[in-house]
Amino acid sequence: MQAKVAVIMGSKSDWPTMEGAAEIMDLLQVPYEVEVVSAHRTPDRLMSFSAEAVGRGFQVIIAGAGGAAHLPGMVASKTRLPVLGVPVQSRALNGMDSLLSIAQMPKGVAVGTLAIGEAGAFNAGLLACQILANNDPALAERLEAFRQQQTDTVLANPDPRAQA
Ligand SMILES: Nc1c(C(=O)O)ncn1[C@@H]1O[C@H](COP(=O)(O)O)[C@@H](O)[C@H]1O
Repeated sequence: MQAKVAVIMGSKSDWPTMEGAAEIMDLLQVPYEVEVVSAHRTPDRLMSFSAEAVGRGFQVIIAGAGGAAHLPGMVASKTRLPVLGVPVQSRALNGMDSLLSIAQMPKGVAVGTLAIGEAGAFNAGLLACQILANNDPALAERLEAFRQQQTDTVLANPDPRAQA
């Protein structure tokens, strides 16, 4: 099936964080591709990836990076596709560096910044599904079901001391 979402990241070492985006897209049956692309280490690849993204049929790009996290902003500078940025938790500064690098974009080039780490990656995947669901009624139904199940699970287990 044609991949609608590209999940890119600055390094292989980001995958344990970024696989959360894949997890929710697998659950909601949204096809995606995964690739390491780095503004710093593979700048030419970054440029060709960004320039070709629309032509490859992607509708959303999820970009995860840590530290001096220039990847999401640089991709956004070269494509009109929505870019969801995931700040990967860095060892030195716990991801505050990643967060600020991704969030503080100049006016006129947008990156939607998610939370630091695994929750951010999962929510980037979820948000990509929500964007695509606007034009995909079957996906919209699966999303509603996911949300309902999440709500039901919390309501069915109100005692914080009990095992889920
Ligand atoms: N922030 C970036 C970019 C970029 O923004 O282009 N490329 C790699 N990196 C980040 O460097 C960190 C350490 O990478 P290594 O573990 O490979 O040394 C990773 O979190 C990666 O996202």
